[in-house]
Amino acid sequence: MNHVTDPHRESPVIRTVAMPADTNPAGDIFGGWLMAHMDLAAGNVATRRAKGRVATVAVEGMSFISPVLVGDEVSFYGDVLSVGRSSLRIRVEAWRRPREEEVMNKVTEAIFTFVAIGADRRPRAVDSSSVD
Ligand SMILES: CC(=O)SCCNC(=O)CCNC(=O)[C@H](O)C(C)(C)COP(=O)(O)OP(=O)(O)OC[C@H]1O[C@@H](n2cnc3c(N)ncnc32)[C@H](O)[C@@H]1OP(=O)(O)O
Repeated sequence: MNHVTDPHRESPVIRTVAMPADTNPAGDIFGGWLMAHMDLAAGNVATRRAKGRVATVAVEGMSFISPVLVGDEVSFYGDVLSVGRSSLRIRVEAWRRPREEEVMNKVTEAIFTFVAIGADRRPRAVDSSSVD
């Protein structure tokens, strides 16, 4: 379902407004802007779960479903899908809401994999007993 008034009951990890500086030459919001925000949102969820530093190691299934327009409110939601020894898979969805409307549309989704790393930048184990 890509058109709803309230896609998630939980709060978004990031909510922002798409600005003219974020556009591509055609005037729509640049895909890289969305990807950067998705990485930020997923990284925030992963860092919280891993209780420390994480590095993005892979992105799966990035799809752009519909365009984001200047002035849209864009909300980024993130959930922990799975936790390995040192890796975490985070599902991220971005939803847009035209600033004068109530209906939201899903615009992108992807799964980000992070690795928990220590001060030496090498993988460290994530505490598997923590509740997500
Ligand atoms: C280049 C950039 O700036 S990209 C943006 C920022 N990201 C980075 O800088 C990360 C760059 N990458 C790295 O530094 C290294 O790949 C590290 C430290 C993250 C991982 O080092 P590796 O030697 O690959 O670690 P290792 O082989 O032990 O794997 C660690 C975990 O990552 C997982 N992993 C590694 N590569 C991938 C991958 N491409 N996709 C999914 N999972 C992966 C492994 O399955 C393992 O999971 P587990 O511990 O839960 O079983």
